[in-house]
Amino acid sequence: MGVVSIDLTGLALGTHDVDWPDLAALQQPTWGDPVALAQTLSVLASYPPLVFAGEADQLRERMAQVAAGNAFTLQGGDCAETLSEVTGPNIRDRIKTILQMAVVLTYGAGMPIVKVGRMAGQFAKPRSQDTETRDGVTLPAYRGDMVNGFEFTPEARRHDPERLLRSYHASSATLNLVRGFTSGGFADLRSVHAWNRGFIKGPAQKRYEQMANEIDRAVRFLEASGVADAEEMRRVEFYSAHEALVLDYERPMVRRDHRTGLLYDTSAHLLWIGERTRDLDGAHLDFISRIHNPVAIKLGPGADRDTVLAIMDKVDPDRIPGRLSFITRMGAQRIRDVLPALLTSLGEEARRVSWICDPMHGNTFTSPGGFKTRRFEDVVEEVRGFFAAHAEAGTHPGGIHVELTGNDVTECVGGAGEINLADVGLRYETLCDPRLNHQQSLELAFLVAEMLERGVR
Ligand SMILES: O=C[C@H](O)[C@H](O)COP(=O)(O)O
Ligand SMILES: C=C(OP(=O)(O)O)C(=O)O
Ligand SMILES: [Mn+2]
Repeated sequence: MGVVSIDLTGLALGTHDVDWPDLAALQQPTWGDPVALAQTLSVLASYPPLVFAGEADQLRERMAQVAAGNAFTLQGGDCAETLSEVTGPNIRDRIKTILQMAVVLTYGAGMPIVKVGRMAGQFAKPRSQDTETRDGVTLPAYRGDMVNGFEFTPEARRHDPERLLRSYHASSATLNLVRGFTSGGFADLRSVHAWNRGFIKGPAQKRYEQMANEIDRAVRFLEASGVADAEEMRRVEFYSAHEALVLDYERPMVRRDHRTGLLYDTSAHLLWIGERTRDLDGAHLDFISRIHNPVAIKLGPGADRDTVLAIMDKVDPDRIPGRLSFITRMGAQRIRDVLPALLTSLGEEARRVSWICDPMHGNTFTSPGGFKTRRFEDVVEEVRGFFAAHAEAGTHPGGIHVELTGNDVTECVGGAGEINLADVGLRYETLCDPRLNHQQSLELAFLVAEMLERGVR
């Protein structure tokens, strides 16, 4: 499809026309009406970019520090954002959770933390099954609010291209508030205590309060000494990311950067390709290899050396620092067997990318009550296995990528809140995968900070 784009800024983004090759694209919607689709795509292509190419470049520089072992990235957010949950309190509490986790990690590890939200575009899901059957009725599976509705009716489950535009607007509203929070004083390091307000007071929150007291004292000392830069403390860098899954959303958002002539997907700073759509000759890897954002590829336990090298050659042939990350999601049971061997087999090549641990997607199971869930202890065990694997291979454990919410849901089992299997249904709000709640997220941050500080063998 040719991309019609308008030079809206006069500065950075201009017109171009990309002929996307006709390659197999897995997990795509089947929109019914080609005329409605064509209209939608051209509207999307005419909209302003959601991010500026220069911001994506800055994230690439930050990720280069991650790859070099000088920084750590924290990536988190919903499995599936939904249009109805794009509200001020939800966004605020997710941001607060990520800021709190980042402070815990920075303080514990003494390393810059590159903060990335799985948000402002995470509206589409790959599914294992095309359909869902309930009480003998079979309908198309829910594929995320960008594609269809969760309600189990033929009308809701129809793939509707209008949803592409609604997802754009919801992403725009989300990013707007995130930018407000992160540059308008809300994320000021002198507000560490305020980020903890409004959450239940479990053990992790209490531990956080103590740490916030220490940070307060340190900040007051720096201010009194005249060495703290008040402006620097006021703002934090925060980036957006989502899975580049629905190509009818991502392609129209591609614009050419006038500064360099290069293409960027302006729907997010960082885009990743999931485990199910990373086939070497498919449309998704082709897409991601053409854009200049920092990108990531998920790797399950079956990924071997040749596949990883082929992905590197296709997506990052020039080995540009910060360009490519691999997000491993091996499962707590497999990671210690699989990851050290993979890293070692890659030799020096393993040092040219960042390695990020997704301890969620290899550890999902169904509870007796029929809820998709995960055990907090498996999540922690996978992160431990990740650190141990990198210690063994002599590579840098570069970050974690987690599904979380600031809300006090009961979707994952365990943690200090002692959510047990029978409790999972009490407050189960995700429309796809189970997320860590606020307490579990903070608890994980404290454990990872210790791993960063002391190492894991
Ligand atoms: O987030 C990802 C899910 O694991 C993926 O969409 C698959 O889920 P399913 O097995 O319920 O379809
Ligand atoms: C679908 C996801 O992950 P994966 O591609 O690793 O299964 C996800 O991140 O929600
Ligand atoms: Mn998920």
